[in-house]
Amino acid sequence: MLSSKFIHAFTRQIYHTNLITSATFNVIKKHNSTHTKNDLVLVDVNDKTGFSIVTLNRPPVNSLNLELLSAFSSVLDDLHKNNSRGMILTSSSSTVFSAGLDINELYKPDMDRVRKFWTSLQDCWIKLYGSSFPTAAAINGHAPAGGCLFAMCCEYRVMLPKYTIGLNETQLGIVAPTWFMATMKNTIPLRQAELALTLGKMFKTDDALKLGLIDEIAENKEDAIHKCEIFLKKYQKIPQTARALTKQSYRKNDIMELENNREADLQLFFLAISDPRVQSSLGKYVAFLKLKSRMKPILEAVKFLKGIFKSKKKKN
Ligand SMILES: CCCCCCCCCC/C=C/CC(=O)SCCNC(=O)CCNC(=O)[C@H](O)C(C)(C)COP(=O)(O)OP(=O)(O)OC[C@H]1O[C@@H](n2cnc3c(N)ncnc32)[C@H](O)[C@@H]1OP(=O)(O)O
Repeated sequence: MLSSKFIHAFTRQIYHTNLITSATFNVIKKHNSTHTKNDLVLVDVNDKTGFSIVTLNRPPVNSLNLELLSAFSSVLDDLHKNNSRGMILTSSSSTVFSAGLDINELYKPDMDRVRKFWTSLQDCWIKLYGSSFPTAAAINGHAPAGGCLFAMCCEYRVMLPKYTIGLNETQLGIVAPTWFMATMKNTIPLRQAELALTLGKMFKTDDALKLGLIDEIAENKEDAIHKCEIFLKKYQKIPQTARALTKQSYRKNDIMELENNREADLQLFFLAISDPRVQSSLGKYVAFLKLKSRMKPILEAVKFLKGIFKSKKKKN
């Protein structure tokens, strides 16, 4: 049974949004696209379908820092207020959907900033996972951890070949919050979710499809967006309120669990990142990522030389 508080909150959310015509909506209508502060999140509305393509745009890897999360949170508010017909979430990078949380926010954090950061992440999750409008993710690159989380919040996922997706937190020596886990449990079978979470497993596109972590594979970004549009169009024949309430009822327990325990979740997060062992793991990970990035030209040169040797061998 749905609690009356829940019904009231969500029906208010759904019915009232139909009546709102905000200033932002006018901007969207007029220019067909809006950019947030610093262009960290780009929004383009397709005139014909009414679907919004929301592009995470924080080079090089869309790591989720406070500013990107705040921008995304306000975009989600705008879509909600404007009674969006559907959202497609994607990335401006050609190889990374999102690298997840910006490790620099977690490593040796400023406590004031990290409070805002975690609260913003909670906001984004509540708004995206519980959105009244339908959502799909065009995963046009790697999607580790927080990147996977945002993709899983969407109702449909289309991914490009040869990338990886998963909640890899345990590999970093950290524990995924319970609401990250709940999102995965809502996406793939329970036992597979437990294995994936404890192993911190990253799945290649093909394996993610077999597991049900994604729904389709696309040839390229345009194809992925097209496939997401086909998915969203299916809802055009379904009464909007019935669809939204069904989605929100389905996800209600997970959302209420966080809504009712936001401060406790924040305190748990503080406790976790204050642990010297967690800080040590994060420090090593930051150093590893930096080293890997610096080694890239050398690794590419080695790959190139290997290619030359191989083709010479074939000729001989
Ligand atoms: C019971 C409940 C307890 C609750 C306790 C709570 C505890 C806290 C929970 C915290 C949850 C965290 C979830 C997360 O999202 S953590 C982030 C995990 N992300 C990753 O592991 C991804 C790391 N990145 C990569 O694997 C790769 O970068 C990539 C995404 C596959 C892309 O590879 P590519 O080769 O294209 O790019 P580079 O690796 O060369 O990276 C380019 C530059 O970007 C920097 N970088 C990469 N990822 C991040 C990141 N996540 N944050 C910050 N910076 C990142 C990298 O260092 C390079 O920078 P440089 O060129 O300046 O060195």
